[in-house]
Amino acid sequence: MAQAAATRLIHAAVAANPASGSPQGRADKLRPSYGFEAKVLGQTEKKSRRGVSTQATAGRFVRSELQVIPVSPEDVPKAEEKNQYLQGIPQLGGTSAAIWSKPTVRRKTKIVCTIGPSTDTREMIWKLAEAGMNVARLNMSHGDHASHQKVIDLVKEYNAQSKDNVIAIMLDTKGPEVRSGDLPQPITLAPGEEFTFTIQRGVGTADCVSVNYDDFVNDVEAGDMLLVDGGMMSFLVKSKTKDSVKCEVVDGGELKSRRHLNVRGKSATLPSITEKDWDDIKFGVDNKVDFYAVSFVKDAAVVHELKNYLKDAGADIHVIVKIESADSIPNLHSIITASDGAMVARGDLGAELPIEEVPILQEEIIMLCRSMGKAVIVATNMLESMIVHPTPTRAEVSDIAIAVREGADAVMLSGETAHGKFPLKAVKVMHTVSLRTEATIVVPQIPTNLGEAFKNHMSEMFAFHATKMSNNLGTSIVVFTRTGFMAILLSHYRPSGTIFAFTNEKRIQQRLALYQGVCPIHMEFSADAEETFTVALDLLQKHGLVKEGEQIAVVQSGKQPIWRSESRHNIQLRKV
Ligand SMILES: Nc1ncnc2c1ncn2[C@@H]1O[C@H](COP(=O)(O)OP(=O)(O)OP(=O)(O)O)[C@@H](O)[C@H]1O
Ligand SMILES: CC(=O)C(=O)O
Repeated sequence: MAQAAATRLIHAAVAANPASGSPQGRADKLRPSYGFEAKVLGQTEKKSRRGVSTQATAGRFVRSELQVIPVSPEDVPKAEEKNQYLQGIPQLGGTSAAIWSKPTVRRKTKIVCTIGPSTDTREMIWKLAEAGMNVARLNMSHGDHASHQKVIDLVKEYNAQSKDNVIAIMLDTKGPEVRSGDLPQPITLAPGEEFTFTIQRGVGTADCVSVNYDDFVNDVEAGDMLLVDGGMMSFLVKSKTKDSVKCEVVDGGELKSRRHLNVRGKSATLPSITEKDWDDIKFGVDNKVDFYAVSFVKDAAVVHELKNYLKDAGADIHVIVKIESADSIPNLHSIITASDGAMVARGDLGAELPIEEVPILQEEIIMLCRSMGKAVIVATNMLESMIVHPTPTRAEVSDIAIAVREGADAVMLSGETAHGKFPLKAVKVMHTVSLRTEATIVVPQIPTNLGEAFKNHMSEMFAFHATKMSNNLGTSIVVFTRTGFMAILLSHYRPSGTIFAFTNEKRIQQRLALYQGVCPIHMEFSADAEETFTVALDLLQKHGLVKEGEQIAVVQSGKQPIWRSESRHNIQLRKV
């Protein structure tokens, strides 16, 4: 019955407004009138108005009242109306013809690979890079500085010798993770059994284990649900003393050493950046990494603190906030505003919040980032089964396709490449699925309020019109950028063609590796702009990226354009 009502709702929305047949249109129609933090945290509509959803109303997130359309005989559309509507739906065959007439040759969605024991060798870094890795992620929850240093050096060595490919380095902080302690051997627990977590150090018996966080006892209450490894096991809190929490096993299994603990619906009252994180951040500064992925960010203050630290240290490192904490949801808008991008860290997000909220939040966070001109990464479990199997499940393939269609800049592999059996196959699957999905997106959706993020900015205007022009003419875009700004701006508009971003800064080239649709290329800029342009085109031709006779759109804008003519902003159409 509920399904029938929902189907009717979609049908009515599409029939009433053909434009609403687009994913964004459908989402706008179907989105309930209250903010998603209200859905997630059970807050009232009134309260949600003060939160993120309303702050984001500048364009994309304007809420319309959800109309419940009763399923009744009078409500059934007339036959010819129905036929008219059905004729409007493109046939499958027709779509594929359009898809293949202009295949996408370069993958636009970037791939982040976590480097671990399966991939931390020279041979594997090279193979991953050739298979399609764009960003190497170092998870500081594991390994030590020596092992991460080895990976950083290998990636830099790869970049130094590669002619046409570059890998960015992302350092992911451990954050205030709550973990169980060491056990002499795994404990098998069955539903209904009693088990205790204690803040006493060094306990590891058959019915009790230590927790590495002293306020654990203060943060949990009887009735809370405690999840191990994002839900692989779960425990209901029955009672607590001053140093222990007594639980009943709900979902049993094997409890191993140092497992990740979350309390459903609650964030630990710990600072987002711990002492260990500051040490790791300094390690990142010393090694000039490209991005920090900051774990368990709860508010914008921590992002400002990190940015100030980086400014004082003279470090040009971009900050990606990991959205994985229940407390971050009401502050999403300000957190993302303060950052350079966000990661939908679905592992912890789906443990702290009800799991069914994850896809909804994923779509909302992607939309929010895209409308605010920030990078966005979708992470965790994307090809989980490939940790042990050589082929993915169909659901995993669909998951990647959804992230690509929603417009993520990048999709991420975790255990698949860190400790999986088939790291290269996993990258290849991600590459193929992204490429195939991208080929079906004829004209990508531009968030309606993207312009708001850069109000009155001339470069914004040029990015918008260059995108329109290159989409209409079916060309790639060439941009010369010293800071990366213009290439990133263009990427947010998701032009159909590749953005060939030439930069004279190696660091900028590496950073641009994360951005959707950007092919970053390093070259020295000559004092003569025409010469720079000619060398750039030769390079593209030499690598088979453009063909003789092909048209390309050249965009020049930003503060330090290569053509220093009176008119600093222009879009040109040139023939190769
Ligand atoms: N640098 C590393 N050294 C050793 N093992 C690693 C490293 N990076 C990742 N791993 C292994 O790969 C697994 C998956 O990596 P991922 O980045 O998803 O870790 P995670 O999310 O912290 O997972 P967990 O909570 O299980 O630690 C980790 O649990 C760990 O076993
Ligand atoms: C990536 C990560 O930290 C998570 O999904 O929780």
